[in-house]
Amino acid sequence: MAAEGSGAQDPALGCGEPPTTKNSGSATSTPGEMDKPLISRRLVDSDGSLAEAASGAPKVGILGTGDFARSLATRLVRSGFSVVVGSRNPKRTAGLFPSAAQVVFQAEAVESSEVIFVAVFREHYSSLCGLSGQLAGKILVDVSNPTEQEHLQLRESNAEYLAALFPTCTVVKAFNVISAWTLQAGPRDGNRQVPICSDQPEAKRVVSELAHAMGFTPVDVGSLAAAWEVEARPLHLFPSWKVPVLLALGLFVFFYAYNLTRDVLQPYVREGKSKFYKLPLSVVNTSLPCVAYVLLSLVYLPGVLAAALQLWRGTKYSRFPDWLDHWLQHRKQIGLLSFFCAALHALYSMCLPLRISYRYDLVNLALKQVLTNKSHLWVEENVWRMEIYLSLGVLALGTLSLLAVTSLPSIANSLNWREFSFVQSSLGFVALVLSTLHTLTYGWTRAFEESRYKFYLPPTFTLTLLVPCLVILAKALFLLPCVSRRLTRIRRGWEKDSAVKFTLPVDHALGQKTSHL
Ligand SMILES: Cc1cc2nc3c(=O)[nH]c(=O)nc-3n(C[C@H](O)[C@H](O)[C@H](O)COP(=O)(O)OP(=O)(O)OC[C@H]3O[C@@H](n4cnc5c(N)ncnc54)[C@H](O)[C@@H]3O)c2cc1C
Ligand SMILES: NC(=O)C1=CN([C@@H]2O[C@H](COP(=O)(O)OP(=O)(O)OC[C@H]3O[C@@H](n4cnc5c(N)ncnc54)[C@H](OP(=O)(O)O)[C@@H]3O)[C@@H](O)[C@H]2O)C=CC1
Ligand code: HEM
Ligand SMILES: [Cu+2]
Ligand SMILES: [Fe+3]
Repeated sequence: MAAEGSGAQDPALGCGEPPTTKNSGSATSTPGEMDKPLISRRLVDSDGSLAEAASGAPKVGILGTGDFARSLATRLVRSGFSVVVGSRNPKRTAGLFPSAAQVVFQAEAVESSEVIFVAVFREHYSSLCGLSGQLAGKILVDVSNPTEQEHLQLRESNAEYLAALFPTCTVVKAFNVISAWTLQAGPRDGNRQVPICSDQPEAKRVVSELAHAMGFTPVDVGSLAAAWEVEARPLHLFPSWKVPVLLALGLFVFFYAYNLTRDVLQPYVREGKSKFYKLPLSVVNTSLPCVAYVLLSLVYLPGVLAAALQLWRGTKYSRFPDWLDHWLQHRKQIGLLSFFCAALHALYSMCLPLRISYRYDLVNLALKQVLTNKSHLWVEENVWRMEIYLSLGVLALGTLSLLAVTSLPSIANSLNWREFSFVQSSLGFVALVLSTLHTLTYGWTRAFEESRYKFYLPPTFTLTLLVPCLVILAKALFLLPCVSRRLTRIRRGWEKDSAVKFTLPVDHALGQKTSHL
């Protein structure tokens, strides 16, 4: 396939194209076509069936007859367009499409429409090269999604590859974020966003109107160079949650293994007692609260580290190390996971007295009392301890719920910045203190009883107390007037050694200390 010396065409990349009268490179669209309204009369009959497309309806072409093409055709027909589908074998595939859509050979479909969706996988793009003559000057919509591997290996987006194959067409990247299923069902509300990019503003406008007519919200994301990023979007699975979720899982595995060793394996090995029934509920409910509690302290630890770093450096104008920056940005996710674990812990705790094993224990204890002729079992200290730690737990969870609720965008938007940071920063810290008191009162003096050290392992709650107590102590330290005054000044832009910022390296050593305050 030899290129015919037309200026913008790259013979190494393009399909090679028979000479046409149209300009290559620039998108050429007949003005008459563009002036037509894109949305035309209703094509859905009152009984919901699809009517024959009116002959004047704007025509949209689709190459490919797969799942995506089928759903797209259905949605387009329902939105009032006349659809021509191009197949390599129209006879075989025509039955799969709504009757209002025409299914013809590829060349014929391409001939009659100005906008053509390419619903074909990337590896088959080159098989469309035979159509490049008829496609010249038309708008090609690339809807494809690469696999994660392709995306990383190829570096060049599918849309740019298509544009290189068909230099005489205008390529628009769109709809790749919409699944065939969503297309078929139709967007439930007008919020479904479709990022659209292209080097040609006019083509972008046409495709945006199409998206709009189909009930989606088009979002202009720039030139075709943005296609790589647009193609990356459907590949991510909750990107900002990955590290926090792994952190929570890691903590859970650690605490579960720790509690398993202490509460189940130790009695089995030492006394031959089988306590494996504890695995599904009891051990989970000693692990979950520890995860919730440690995660909560990890939400407030980076703020403390940041403040310490600023105090030590004496300026706020140097960047935090990457790990701290990343940590600060993931506090919301870590906090919400903490809330999730705490809520589960509360529910599990409600279930503790529902267990049959608990009732057996009660009955056995009662029987023992009868046999030993004891009456009125009541340990005042235990009663108080439990009343207090449960109440503190409920208060802690209640405070955390406030944080969780204000993290919903609709609620966050109704608060001003000060209100939001009061809830997040101050109430969040109160929740941390309440959780600490809950854990301390639950633990009581048991940290100091030798019998609680199974396999020399200290009780779980003593482990979990380490980081949170450190955070609380550090926060208290920052409240000391001398420290807090200095921190406030630094946050207002004061620097310990302001000469660093304004003088050349030669003068650096001579820089005198000046205060801006
Ligand atoms: C359930 C839940 C939901 C959450 N949802 C969100 C959310 O939606 N969005 C979100 O961003 N985070 C959220 N978080 C995370 C967390 O609540 C916030 O990041 C919170 O602002 C952190 O508070 P901080 O005081 O540690 O940090 P910052 O407010 O960033 O402060 C950092 C440090 O600077 C100090 N400091 C701050 N301002 C000053 C000042 N003016 N003068 C002197 N010292 C100062 C603080 O004492 C602290 O030591 C959530 C957490 C939980 C548990
Ligand atoms: N399915 C989905 O949910 C989504 C799909 N997409 C994208 O849409 C495109 C199509 O996906 P999908 O419909 O699922 O895929 P399918 O495999 O179901 O369909 C691909 C179609 O391509 C046509 N085709 C044209 N030339 C060739 C060729 N040389 N070899 C093989 N097939 C060819 C075939 O139609 P015929 O035989 O009639 O010519 C075939 O039906 C892909 O790029 C995909 O990334 C994007 C978002 C979501
Ligand atoms: C309605 C709210 C809550 C209730 C009813 C509750 C109840 C309980 C109960 C019954 C225990 C003892 C578990 C056992 O016997 O094994 C416990 C322990 C604990 N709870 Fe809570 N709690 C609540 C909220 C919280 C919150 C918000 C946190 C922290 C974020 C928390 C952290 C802990 C910790 C760390 C332990 C010690 C676990 C151990 O080492 O065994 N709890 N809680
Ligand atoms: Cu991260
Ligand atoms: Fe990240």
